[in-house]
Amino acid sequence: MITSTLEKYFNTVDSLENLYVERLKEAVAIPSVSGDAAYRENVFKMSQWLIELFQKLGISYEVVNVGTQVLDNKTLKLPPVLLGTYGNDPNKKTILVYGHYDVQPALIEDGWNSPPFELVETDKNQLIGRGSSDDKGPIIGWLNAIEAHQKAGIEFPVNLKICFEGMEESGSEGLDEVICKEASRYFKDVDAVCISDNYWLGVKKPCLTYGLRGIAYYKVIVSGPGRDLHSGVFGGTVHEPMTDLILLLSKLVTPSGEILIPGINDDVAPLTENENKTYESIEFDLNEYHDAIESKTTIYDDKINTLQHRWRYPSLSIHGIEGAFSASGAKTVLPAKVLGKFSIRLVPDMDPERVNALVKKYLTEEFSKLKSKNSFNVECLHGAKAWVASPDHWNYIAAAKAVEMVFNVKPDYTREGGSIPVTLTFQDALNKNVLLLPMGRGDDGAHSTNEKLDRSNYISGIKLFGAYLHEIAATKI
Ligand SMILES: C[C@H](N)C(=O)N[C@@H](Cc1c[nH]cn1)C(=O)O
Ligand SMILES: [Zn+2]
Ligand SMILES: [Zn+2]
Repeated sequence: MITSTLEKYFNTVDSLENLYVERLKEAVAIPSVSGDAAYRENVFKMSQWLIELFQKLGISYEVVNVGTQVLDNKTLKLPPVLLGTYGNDPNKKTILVYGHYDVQPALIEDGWNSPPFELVETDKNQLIGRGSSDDKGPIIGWLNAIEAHQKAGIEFPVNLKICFEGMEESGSEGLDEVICKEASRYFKDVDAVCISDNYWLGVKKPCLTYGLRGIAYYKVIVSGPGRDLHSGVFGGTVHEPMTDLILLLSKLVTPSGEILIPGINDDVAPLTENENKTYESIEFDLNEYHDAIESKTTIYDDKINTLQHRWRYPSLSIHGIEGAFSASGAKTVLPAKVLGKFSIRLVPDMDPERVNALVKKYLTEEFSKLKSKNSFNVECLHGAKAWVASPDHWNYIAAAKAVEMVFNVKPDYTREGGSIPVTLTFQDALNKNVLLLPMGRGDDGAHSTNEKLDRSNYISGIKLFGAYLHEIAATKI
């Protein structure tokens, strides 16, 4: 039942809608790309933008410096982890919310219909811009929920702890150490954790998510000549790094998704009959899925295989090649050094260390079969295990009630193919339940071109966050 307090909160959120969209627009305009050294100052600018909002809303905070990293041969300062506290009432529960203020790279020439760092609204009320859904809309959503309580004159129902990082899209460097160090101090009173950094399964029905795949991300370098060469003058006489690399990459996975690294599936948790049954009741429309990928190029033509290969089996994706000629035109260069990137999504019970050993052994053997005089190296850039939580916990029950209040429907319970490495760290280091409460839809195009967040999801999401916190407060534990 919606209480008069919540009704007042919902009405206030509605009245502030345009302010919230303007706020998201400001945030999207800061290109806080963590994976590119040239953008690093913008990631810091984004942290400053959030700090100013913390100050405006009366959130007390600590800015945690997490050291440096080497990226593109430059030593760079890592963006800070922002820890915030709103409320400190011993009679209230304490909920920790996590999100990230960095984004994936985006260039208009990738195929965007509008400049990626300008939030534009379409005639279908979709807010298009990099980070709108992943993850600026959701993190600003939590702050908007605080503001709506203040403007409505409603007491905030819980103590809120905030943890926002600026390196999630690049392996969350430095974050695990902060969490482990702060587990008995900053996070001491946390009762449960809530993360909004994923998406509904489809486009109509909200969901609660209790599992994520992990990741192991690799770079493979092949180098030979001391500099790029003329392929007419030298082609046919030298071992070409690009030829070696393409052959190596082609040995990783088949076009139908089978990973070719021996032993890789050995630790995958077997599918039980009970688990298999859980997929039957999930609402999932393959046509909607085709709409989201803007093609019908799915490997499987049925719901169960598609969901299982997204959630509970590993996958290997090849992402790109640095150093390869990629511009238009017919340049006849022979690149001297190329760097291939691929990642493996990990599932229970795969271990990133064991996966690393298998990948390195296999690629080293495959490279030696090439009989090339080039040099070869493979390195894991970051790794994280898969995460699965208990959806029977009161944290999920409160969220399910909140979903019903805002959307008039019971949520689906889903797992997700993407990775949020910190989820497992929170679960293990704080020993608390972790819930994923998505704001955006399955067709938002996170990491892709024309990433969007529907205006209605943004505003309903802010309502959902507030309703969830009120339900948490009403829960007897
Ligand atoms: C699900 C989350 N919003 C996300 O996009 N996570 C990234 C994390 C990552 C790991 N390495 C690089 N990025 C993902 O799943 O790709
Ligand atoms: Zn992402
Ligand atoms: Zn994200």
